[in-house]
Amino acid sequence: MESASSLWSGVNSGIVLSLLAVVWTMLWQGIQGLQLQNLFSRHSRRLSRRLAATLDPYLTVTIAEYDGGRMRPSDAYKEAQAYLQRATRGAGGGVRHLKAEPDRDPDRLVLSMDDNEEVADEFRGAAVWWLAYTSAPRDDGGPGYFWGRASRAERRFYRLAFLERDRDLVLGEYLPHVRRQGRAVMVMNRQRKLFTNISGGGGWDSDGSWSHVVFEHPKTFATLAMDPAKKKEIMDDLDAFRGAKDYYARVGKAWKRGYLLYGPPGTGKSTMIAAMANHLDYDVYDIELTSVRTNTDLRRLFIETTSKSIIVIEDIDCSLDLTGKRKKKKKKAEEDGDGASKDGEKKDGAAAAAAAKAEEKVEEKSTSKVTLSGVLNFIDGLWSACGGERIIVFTTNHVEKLDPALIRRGRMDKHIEMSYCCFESFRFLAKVYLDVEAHEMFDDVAALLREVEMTPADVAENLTPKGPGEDADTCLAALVEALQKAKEKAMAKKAKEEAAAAKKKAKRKAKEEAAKETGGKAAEEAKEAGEKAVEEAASEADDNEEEDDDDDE
Ligand SMILES: Nc1ncnc2c1ncn2[C@@H]1O[C@H](COP(=O)(O)OP(=O)(O)OP(=O)(O)O)[C@@H](O)[C@H]1O
Ligand SMILES: [Mg+2]
Repeated sequence: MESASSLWSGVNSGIVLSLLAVVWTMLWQGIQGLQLQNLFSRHSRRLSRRLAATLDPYLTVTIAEYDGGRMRPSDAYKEAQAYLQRATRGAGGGVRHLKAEPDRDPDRLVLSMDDNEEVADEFRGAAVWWLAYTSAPRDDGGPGYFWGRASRAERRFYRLAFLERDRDLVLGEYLPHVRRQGRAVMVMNRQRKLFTNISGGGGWDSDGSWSHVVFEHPKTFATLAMDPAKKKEIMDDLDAFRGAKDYYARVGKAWKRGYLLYGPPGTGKSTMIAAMANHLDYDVYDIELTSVRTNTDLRRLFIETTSKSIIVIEDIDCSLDLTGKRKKKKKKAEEDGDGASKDGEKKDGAAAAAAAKAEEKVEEKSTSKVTLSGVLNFIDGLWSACGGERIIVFTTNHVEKLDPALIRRGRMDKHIEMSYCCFESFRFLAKVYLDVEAHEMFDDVAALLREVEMTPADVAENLTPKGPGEDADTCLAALVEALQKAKEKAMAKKAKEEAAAAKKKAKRKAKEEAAKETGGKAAEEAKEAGEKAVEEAASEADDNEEEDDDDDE
């Protein structure tokens, strides 16, 4: 038989349960009402979620910016971030604290929720809540710490909360929907970026990583002067690379291609990189090798690059002591007192500029421990395959100085020489800069360009109107004058060189003659001495003979 107390407790629990059911129904309706009518503020929504959670437990999914041991931001995080940018549009989706980044449209900003902000979303009748938060950097010295950003920087997360009863809908359909939508937003908002591994402070980057600005270089192949056939070949090569994902997979090669651009300063190597990036619509990662401390840092930088990008190392010969062998060579060249300055007139300016560049970097270089093998690994080691769809470009003024291992095909697949301005390039520049296709001065320019070498940079500078009174006539006249001056300078230098050579020759001849003369005199003296000796010997012999005759007698 049940005791009174147990009966009472049974009645009690029945009442409590009924009450709870009523309260729950009221609360739930209230919560739904609150959400539907969106009457309450962010705080009331948070409260309603917490109340709902006590009665119908909610589940959470956390998306970390760097998950597990990964070295790159997770795609899911970036997609969620982009999706939430959309969710915070308009009035900010009820979010009070927003982060703003520049938009494609210069008048607008892309808004996203700030840390510790919460935004509610709704998917086919299911209510979900997103929370953004950051955790302090982990300084545990573990492998993650060694590898980079993931542990050394603040760790950012999104947490998605939803009711247990919506579990299948959220996990099976809502999250894939978020990723798809996020990707679409990313494509829509995409601004190409120019990354650098140099921090704003100018020293070692704080976390040895990339910082970026929006890539806005206006140069395209349409405004790049070079041999049209060569230009077409490069553009076709780039197009073929972009569409060759399956080919690279089929032949088992990493989806990357190396370009070596070489030529004197001012022939358009950097300009070509900008044109390539604009043609392919890729980001650019400009690596300043002298700011990379070790091979490990170089590898990490590489891993943090994204696909659809051009990775650039400018002036590779100045940035790196490629081998011990090269170092010795350089030293020997210095000892011998020779070098680029011996290269004659046409390379004079180029050599001086390149030497200045090299000198600038000498100080920094001594602090960098990046080696040739580090760079080779970076280009085609195991890690180079991660990410895919990347172009690596090296530029140099002195291709002959580079270690053959660095530029062999497979590493630098395409070698492109950027050269002095020919008449075709000049005509192209005249059209671009002055909108002139034919002019009476073209013949003069053509004749002069056959005799002197001028870089496209110098030609372009002369063709740029400097003031309101300047037009095609004045610019072309300025170019002809500059070419004539260059020609005179070249002729003066040639005459000087010829005079020096003639002087040297005359000196050598005089020396030879002097030597001959000295040799001849010595021979004569020797001859005379010889003759004298013979005479003396003969007279002695005669004396002896006479003496013998006397004795016989
Ligand atoms: N082939 C070209 N077509 C059009 N403009 C050019 C060309 N080459 C050079 N220029 C112009 O000259 C300037 C300098 O060129 P750029 O910086 O590309 O030379 P570079 O070869 O990279 O020189 P360096 O070896 O010193 O880095 C650019 O501003 C560009 O506008
Ligand atoms: Mg350059």
